[in-house]
Amino acid sequence: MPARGGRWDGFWEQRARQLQRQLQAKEERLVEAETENAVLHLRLAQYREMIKKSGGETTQVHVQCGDQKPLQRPGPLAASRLRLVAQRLKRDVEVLHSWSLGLFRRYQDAQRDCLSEIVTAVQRAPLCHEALPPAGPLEAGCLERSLQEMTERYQQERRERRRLHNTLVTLEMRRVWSSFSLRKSLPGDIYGQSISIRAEGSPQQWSTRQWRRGTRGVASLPARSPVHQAHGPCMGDNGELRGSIRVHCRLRPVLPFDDEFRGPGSQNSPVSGAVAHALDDETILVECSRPGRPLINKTYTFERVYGPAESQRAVFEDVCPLLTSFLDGYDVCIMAYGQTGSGKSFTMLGPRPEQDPALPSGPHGHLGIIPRAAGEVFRLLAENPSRRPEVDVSVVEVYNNDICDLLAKDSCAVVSRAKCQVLTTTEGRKEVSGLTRESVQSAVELMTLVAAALRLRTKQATAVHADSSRSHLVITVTLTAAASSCSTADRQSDQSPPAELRGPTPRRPAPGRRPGAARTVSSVSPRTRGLGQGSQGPGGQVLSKLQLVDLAGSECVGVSGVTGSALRETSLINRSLAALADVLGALSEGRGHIPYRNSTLTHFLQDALGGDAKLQVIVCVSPCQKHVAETLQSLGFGARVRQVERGRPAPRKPR
Ligand SMILES: Nc1ncnc2c1ncn2[C@@H]1O[C@H](COP(=O)(O)OP(=O)(O)OP(=O)(O)O)[C@@H](O)[C@H]1O
Repeated sequence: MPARGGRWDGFWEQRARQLQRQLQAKEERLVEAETENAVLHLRLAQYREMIKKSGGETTQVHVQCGDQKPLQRPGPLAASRLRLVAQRLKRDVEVLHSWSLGLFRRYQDAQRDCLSEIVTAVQRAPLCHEALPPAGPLEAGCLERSLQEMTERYQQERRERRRLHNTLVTLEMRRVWSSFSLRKSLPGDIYGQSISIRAEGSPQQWSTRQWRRGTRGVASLPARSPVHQAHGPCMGDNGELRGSIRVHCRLRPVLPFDDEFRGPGSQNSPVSGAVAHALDDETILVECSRPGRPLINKTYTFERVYGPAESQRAVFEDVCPLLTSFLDGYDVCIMAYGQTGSGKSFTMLGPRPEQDPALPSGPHGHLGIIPRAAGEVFRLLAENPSRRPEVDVSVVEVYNNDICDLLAKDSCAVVSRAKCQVLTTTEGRKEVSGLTRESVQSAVELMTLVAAALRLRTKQATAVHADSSRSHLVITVTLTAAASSCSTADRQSDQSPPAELRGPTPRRPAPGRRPGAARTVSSVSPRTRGLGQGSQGPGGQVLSKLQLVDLAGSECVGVSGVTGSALRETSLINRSLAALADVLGALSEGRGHIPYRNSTLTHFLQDALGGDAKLQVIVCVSPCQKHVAETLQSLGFGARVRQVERGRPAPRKPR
């Protein structure tokens, strides 16, 4: 069978030519036969003529003889001669008759064969054409291009829809909260609907007298309220306004190292070996099969679900607005969570940046969130140089429950991986004492530091992942800048919450880092050091903090096959992730005590988890049956994080 594509046309042309040739040959043969037939007819006619003639001669002779004397009977010799001639003629006629009959039949058969071949060919032609790809590579190219254009337009429209939705939500929120603040008391109704307020982290209802301007709480709105309807996924079913933790989920593709496995539940899967599928932009489905039990499908919904084919760019585009908030003075934390080998480092950093520190200046399709964010932050800063921005960066790993400074160097400028402690400032913020902070002027400088730090990060090969990170990586970018009269958010998307949603009392400004100091080490006190994270610097300066976190992966020891010191690492990783889940669980339940101090990781990230930072969690999952238990655990974690209700994020107020 010829291959699909243009070769089909050649095949059928050739076949038609062949049939034409056969038909022509048969027609020629027919003409020949007809000619032979005509010759034989001629001969027959000649014989008939001869017989007639000889019959006439006989009669003539007979007549002549009859005139003279009674007709003499022909002599025995003549009679036998005539009989022989007649017999010969008869035989000739019979032979001729049967020959022309055979010839006619053969002609009929040939014609029938020919016709049936032509009919079959004509009937098969449309079927084959249906199986063909859209005619010709040119047409296929055109169709592909228009499909691509349509897809791009669809994506653009979708992004625009989301942006408009967010803007609408923010505007609705502003109206609600400004209404609160104007009345300085609990309003009886909003848009004609009743509304109640309860204290943050407590189910207790507040009375009108307890309500004060700027007090943070959770507003319960009736489900039919326009605010509820506009707010969509950020509101609970009971209409409560949630704190700003966004949870996205990324499903990585099946990769060559997953090949060895093909589980029972995967047999009907569209992707070989995959049991987790992105159903749409917001839903992920996991096929759970257990021996002897029917297959159960579990679905989870997140603000965004990325399928295996979604690009690094698509993931970054959704977190990019947070960088605008960072420049506007909000603390922001972007964190990747998931089991080992599920794609956290790929999502945050891209493929192996410590070996090839891909910088955001080039056309690198696989760059992760961190290098892209570095590029975006400096691009946004360059748009408003009058703010005299200063950016510094610190990189730490939380390894075996210790914080190691990956930028620290000893007095001889040799990398020292100094251990640090988390301390609480007098303002109640968390700070790491003695942490090295390098001043950076560009994204390239920032990423060069990150790449150097990544070379020091603890890694280990396991049965699940050949390049498994054994520590939680936290990159902190701190921005000190003059307050902008018009925030970037206002200029770009008008998504900044109103002043009424900000923290109760503006934090006291802490002195900023000495301008021009290329490398600084923070001391304990924020009063003297000025890393009053998210506080304002002198002269109306805004300090804000961007934390980029690549967590170590949870793992099942039985599957990863680790032993010895790696086993201890695994156990500490799992414990710290369990502590993280406990903290978020306590926050989601609104418990009075949040166990931040149960682990160095949660203590260190306390401001991002329970404070007023904007927190984005990206849950990374593997699609394979082998990892289904860890996948369900990670998705359950993501679902719990979505339940957390915190105060609205608070930007730092310039003084
Ligand atoms: N979306 C993706 N597309 C292509 N390859 C991916 C994707 N996600 C992950 N990978 C690849 O899968 C492998 C494991 O990913 P990665 O190192 O990011 O896992 P991890 O979750 O950080 O694991 P660990 O916690 O053990 O460090 C890498 O080789 C990475 O390049």
